[in-house]
Parts: sequence; C-alpha cells; structure tokens
Amino acid sequence: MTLPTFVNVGERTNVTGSAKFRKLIQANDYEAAVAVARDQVENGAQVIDVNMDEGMLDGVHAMTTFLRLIAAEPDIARVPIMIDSSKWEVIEAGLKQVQGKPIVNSISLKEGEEAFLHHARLCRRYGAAVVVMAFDEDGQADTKARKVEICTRSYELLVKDGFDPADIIFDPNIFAVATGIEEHENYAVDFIEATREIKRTLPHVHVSGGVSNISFSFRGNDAVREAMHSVFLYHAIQAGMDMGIVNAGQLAIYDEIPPELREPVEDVILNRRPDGTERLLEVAERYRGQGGKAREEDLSWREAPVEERLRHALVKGINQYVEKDTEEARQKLGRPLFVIEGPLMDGMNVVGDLFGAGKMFLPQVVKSARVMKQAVAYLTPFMEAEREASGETARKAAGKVLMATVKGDVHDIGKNIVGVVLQCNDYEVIDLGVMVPANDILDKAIEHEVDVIGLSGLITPSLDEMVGVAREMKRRGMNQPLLIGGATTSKAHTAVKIAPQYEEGVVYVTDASRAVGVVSDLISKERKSGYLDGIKTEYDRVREAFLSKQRQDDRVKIAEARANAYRLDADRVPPAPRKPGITVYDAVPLSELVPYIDWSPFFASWDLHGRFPMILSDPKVGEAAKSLYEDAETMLSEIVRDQALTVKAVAGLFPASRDGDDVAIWNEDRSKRAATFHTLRQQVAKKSGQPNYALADYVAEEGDHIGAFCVTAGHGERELVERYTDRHDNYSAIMASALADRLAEAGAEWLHERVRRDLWGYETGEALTKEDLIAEGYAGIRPAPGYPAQPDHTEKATLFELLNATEHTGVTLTESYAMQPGAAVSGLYFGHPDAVYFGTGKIGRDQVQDYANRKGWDLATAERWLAPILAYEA
Ligand SMILES: C[S@@+](CC[C@H](N)C(=O)[O-])C[C@H]1O[C@@H](n2cnc3c(N)ncnc32)[C@H](O)[C@@H]1O
Repeated sequence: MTLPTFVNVGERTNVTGSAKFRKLIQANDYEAAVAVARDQVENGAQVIDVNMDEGMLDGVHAMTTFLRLIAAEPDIARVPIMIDSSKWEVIEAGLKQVQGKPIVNSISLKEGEEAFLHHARLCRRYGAAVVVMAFDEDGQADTKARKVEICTRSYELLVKDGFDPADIIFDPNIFAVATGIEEHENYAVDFIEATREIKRTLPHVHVSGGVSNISFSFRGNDAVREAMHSVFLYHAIQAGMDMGIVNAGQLAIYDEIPPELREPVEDVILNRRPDGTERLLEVAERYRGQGGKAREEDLSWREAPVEERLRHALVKGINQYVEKDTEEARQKLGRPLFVIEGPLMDGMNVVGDLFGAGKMFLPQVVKSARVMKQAVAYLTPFMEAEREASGETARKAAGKVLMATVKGDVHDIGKNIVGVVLQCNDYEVIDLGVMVPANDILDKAIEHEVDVIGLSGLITPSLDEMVGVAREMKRRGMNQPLLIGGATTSKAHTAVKIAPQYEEGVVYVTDASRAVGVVSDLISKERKSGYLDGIKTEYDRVREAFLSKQRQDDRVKIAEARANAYRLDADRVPPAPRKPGITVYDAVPLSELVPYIDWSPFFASWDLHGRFPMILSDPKVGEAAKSLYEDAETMLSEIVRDQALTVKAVAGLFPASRDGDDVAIWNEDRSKRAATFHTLRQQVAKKSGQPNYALADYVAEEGDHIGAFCVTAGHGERELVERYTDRHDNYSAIMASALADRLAEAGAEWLHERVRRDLWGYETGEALTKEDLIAEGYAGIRPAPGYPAQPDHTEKATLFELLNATEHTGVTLTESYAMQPGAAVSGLYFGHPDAVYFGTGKIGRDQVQDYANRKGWDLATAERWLAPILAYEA
C-alpha cells in the first residue's frame, strides 16, 4: 500500500463507537447505515472502518450485508474498507465481500505466534493489509520499549513469512494522558517516540492510531480536546505517523491555538513538566464550553519596534495598522524610500522565501501584497513631493511586465493573481485588463519598454489569438519574451502552436507560483539565454512527441462511429415539460443561492487544491484555506446583505428530436423547426459494447424535449471590484470576482434543480442533498458549449438566440464567444436518465468536413473553431 501524507480513517460505521450507527444496524435500517458511510467519505475519510462487534448482533450477517451494500455504491467503494473485529469469523466474512484492497483491523500476538501467523496468512490470501496492534501474550504495550519490541517481533515474523512490509500498519496504542495517574504522563511521548523508532528501523511499514483517546480525560471540553489532538498529531506526524482515526472537524489548526492554551497542552503531550496536568486543568477551565472558538486577538506584536511591526504585518497580511505604522516608520527613518527599501522590502522578502519554500500560499501572499500596496500608496505622495523638490527620477523596479487577457476573452482572476505576486516581488506590472487586441498589447509594450509580456486566456478561441500575438511580435521585430498562461493553455499548445511563431522566447507558466521564478530568469542578463535554451530543447521534445502521436492517430471513420452511436432507451424518455417555453428570473435571491455554492473550485482559483470542507483541516494548506474561507464568508454575507450582485437567469424547454448528429428544436406544435444544435461525435476506437457518443444521442428521434439556460451573477461585479482596487485592495477585488463566479455556478445548480423539479418536472421524490447536487448525482446533464462534450463555442450563438438570453439576462457574447460578464454560465439540458458527460476527444477530417457542411461553414472555418480537437494538422 502506498499512502498519501496522512490518511484519515472514518470511524462512524462502528457499532462500538457510534450509538447512532448501532441503532441503525439493530433496526435493520441498512439504507440509513449506508448513508453514514457515504457521509464519512464525503467528509474526507480516506478509509472507512467497519465494526459490527455488538453482543446482540449477528456480526457475520451484519458485516456481510453491510459490505455487500456499500460495494454497490461507487462513491463509497472507491475508498478502502477497514474490516474491524475481534472475531475472526467476522473478519473473514468481511474479507469475502470487499472488492478493492481491504485492511484488516486487527491482528496481534495476543494469542501467540501461531494464531498470529495463521491470521496474517489468511489476510494475505485476500490481498489485505493488516493493522497490527502492539499487543502480545503479556498484554498491551504502554512504554516505548514495549511498543517497539512487540512491533519489531511482529514485523520479523510477518516478513519472514512472506508478508509485504508495505501492507503492515502498526497501531502502537494511543492512551489517555493527563489522567492524574503518574504512570500515564508519558503515554503520548511513548507513542510518538515508538513511532519514530518503528519508522526508522522497520522499513516500509505504516503507523496508525485512534487520536481521540489521548484527550479522554477532557471529555466535555472540546476546545481543549481539539487543541490536544492537533498538538499530538503535529508531533506524531513529524515522527512518522501516517494514518489515524481523526475527526477532521474536531481539529484545531496548530498555529492558531492561543499560546496560553497551546503551551500547557504541549507540556502535557510532551510531558515537559511535573505539574503539566494541573496547569492544563487550570487553563482548561477558561476554555470550557467555548468550542475552541472564543479566542482573544494576540496583540503582543504591537509592542515591537515599528520596523518589526511592519514586517510582521506584511508576513501575516494584517492591514489594520498599515497607515499608522508606515507614517511612524517614515518619521523614524527620515525618508519614504527608506521605509520601502527597509522594513517593507524585508517583509516581502520573507514572504517570497516562505512562498518559495511552500510554507505560504497564494491567498496569504496576495494579502501580504495588499499591505505592501497600501503602505506604498501612503508613501507615494511623500515621494512625489521629494522628487519635485530634488528633481530625482523614480525608483526603478526589478523589471517591467505587461499583462493582458487577449481579445475576445474576459477572464482575469488568474492574471490578476499573477500580477499581484509579481508586484510583491518588486516587478512593475502594467495590466491592460481584458479583451485586449494584439496591436494594443504590442503598442503598449513598446511604449513602456517592458521586459516581458504575459498573455492570459480562459477559453479555447483565445489560444488562436495568442498565436496571432506571437506572429505579430515577430513581424514587428520585437525581442521581449512572451509568457502564456490561463485555463485552456498548455505546454503542448505553447510548444506546438505558439513557440514556432516567435524566436525570442515563449514560455508556458503553469500557475501563479511559478511566475516569479520564470520572470526573474527571463530578466536576468546572466541566466536568460541558458534558461531559454533549456525551454527550447524541452519544447522541441514536447512538439515532436505531440506530432508523432498525431501522426499515428487511429480515429475511426465518422460513418463507423455513427454506426456505433449510443442507442437511447426510448422507454425512459422524460415526460413533456410542465412549463414549456421560456422562464425568466430577474433577480434570484442571493441568500437562496448560498447553500448551492460549491467551494472546492473557489480554493482552486487561489491555487489551493483539495476538496471542501476537508481542505480546511488539511495539514499543509488548511491554515491558509481556513483564513481564506473566513474572508470569503465575510464578503459573501456583505454581498448578500447589500444586494451588491444581481443574479439573472433564463431557462427554456423546447420540443426537440434527434436529426443525425444534430438536435432539431421545434415550435410548440412541432410544425416548424426553430433552431438546430450541432453536436460532435467521438471518433476514438472503442472497446466492444462502448458507444461513440454524441450529445444528439440523448434525444429521441421524435417526441422528445431539450432545454437551454443562461445564468449570470456578474451584474454589479465591476463596481465591486473597482471599489476595492480604488482602495489598493487587490485581495478583496480578486475575492469579489471569485465569489461572483461561485454565485453564477450556484445559480446554474439552483436553476437546474428548478428545471428538474418544476419546469420540466421529471424529478420527483425527495430533494437531493447539497453534496449530491455538487456531485451532479441527478438524472440529466447540462453540457456547456466549449466544454469536452461540445467543444465548439460558436453553438452559444444558437443557444443565446433561442433563449433571447441577452435581453433576459444582459449577457453578451464576444467575438470569441466568451460570455460577458465573465461570471456567467450557459448550456443545454438533456433530461434522459442515461445522459452522462463525456469528452469528444480528437476528431478526424471527415467529421470536420461534415460538421462544416451542417454549420454552413467552409472547411477552414470549421478547422479554426475546432482547432483544439483536430486529430490532424490542418
Ligand atoms: C465546470 S463544473 C461547474 C460546477 C461546479 N460545481 C462549480 O461550481 O464550479 C461542471 C459543469 O461544467 C459543464 N461540463 C462539465 N463536464 C462537461 C463535459 N464533459 N461536457 C460538457 N459540459 C461539461 C457542465 O455544464 C457542468 O454542469
């Protein structure tokens, strides 16, 4: 077994640990019991522990039934199952049911070597990993020496017997500390040190444990328990613990535990002083009933000298005192420039180093940059006055970077983040905004004598636009390197399409955290040519690999793909809509949308990757994520309170029928064709039984319906963003855009539910949970033009016309078919329960020609719009 950094084992499907689960099993309510398992997985459990050891239960029957049911649930079955029982027949019953790699919890030397090896062999036969308790014929190990001794003995026996050491998970027993009994005081240290020794001496094994035991004596005092778990894990993980039963929601962030609590907790966990328990008991009283929340702000840093304070404020991103401290520093240091070049730059260097070392994350850096920007804004008039008096020129930045989102594209969150990160590394950034034509970009680059040009784009037509900018740079004989970034850009596209147009350097930048390194290499006189040579060699290789793959491409003919189309189950075509035609929502109440927000992509837009809400307690990015989330929640409640954004939506449901690979839309009595949606078909060779999908396949040949929609949350966004940028607050400006995007997506989810339940009305029964909605676990899909199932953005024109979307929502389409405002979503509705998302993949020239004919285009136009999915070189 290979494990990610720390694996969280869910334990709520354990009849001995959860009264709720026990009652469900006793009542034979397996459906609700399965929901408990699902809940755990959704809440971040990466393994689920299943235990049916209850005197009144038939353990074999309960284990078999329950595991059989969860094996049929793909979203639960994707995580490993830990079969937990002290009865061997229950374990074996469980092993028979689990399909993936099981984990047996547990075996031990309690009954001697023979029984131990016998059980281990049985586990091995089922391919299971095992939890080995530090337990032998003499009982459970409590000291470090005993833990290590038993684990070592177990290890040697197992490995000698042919057991894969990577499948051994030791549980060296976590016992409660601070119980008032002297012998217990070293229990945490014993566990931590035993873990360190086990990981050092027994290669490949894992170490696990039940974390909540440690704080057992503080039952009822969650704040202290959370702090104890967090401090214990902090040390145990460093010692090598890589798995455990932890309630992620009940974990404080180590650095956020108030020092007056953390210190006595740490004293107890590390057994650092004889009166540790007493002192913790005293402090604990003050935290009783506070749930770890009510903490006073620590203002001790305000007592340090002003340089220190500025540095602290920068690193922590605190802008509350920035003007006051900047003024004090200006008076103390004598000149505004000394403040910038002194404490402010020092602080930013610390931020840069921490970011570079992976100890700080983007949102924190952007917050630090806000402090810098506000300090500099405060100092600027003083510097200008000085310059006027002395005739000096302005201070030179480390380099100048021009940035723009290309013509036809409106998205700029990523670009703005990169701009901020560059600025806080002392680069001057000239940001031309969005929808900037090539000539404007290049004119401004020349006028400002910039060192580097950065282009950004989100939608596929922007890729072509970037190729045009590169070509024009060559024509003009420019020499600045060109950076490429944004959601649809890629190293392959940059290497294959853009780099060959311009010899002075084209570099693809994966994410904001890379931008500073790349720009500094490109600006350095010493490093630039070596760096670009390296890029060129790499891109030559990427291009060659891409083209050679393209040459051996084995697409099937479009006729053959059509013959293998997906055949719709006509009996399950949804009924006619209850409310056909167009429905407009002028202002969807924002408060209604908040529960529909999917937060995971919000974190991703700040380069914090992981699923919400688990990301909040992630050992690495949890702290940054939590603080970002708090700020987001504050701003979101202000937006809702002030109605600062308006969400407009339109949905339409129409008679439709499949027409080959197209979908015909009809007027109400089907006497006249109102529109045609064109779809594209997969041409990859499929295994037998697997269809070559096109969206048209989801519509019946006659008597069917489809829908279309457009939602925006962008009205008001510009004003909001400007309000923040005027205050030199890019952090909040970027946050506002990111929240507008979230509300647009939430609006799409909300509207889709309305459509399924009311307007079309094919979904009856209970409403889905929020998690089910986010996982799109309902019947029907809402594919969006420009996404993998229909990569052609131009289909939005038909969609907009059919819905009269611009009039109803105020959303317009740019020449590249980007929606404006950017916080907008549109797509089609297919109601058939078998409809699933797919990717069209690359397509052959025969289909491109056919598609061109259907769209009324010539081949070259089709090849231009479909450029990203051509299986050949046009
Ligand atoms: C981009 S995510 C947005 C939803 C996500 N919960 C959020 O809030 O960001 C999912 C949406 O993208 C579109 N989509 C995803 N995969 C697709 C595919 N293969 N083809 C077409 N559209 C797709 C659909 O409109 C789908 O509802």
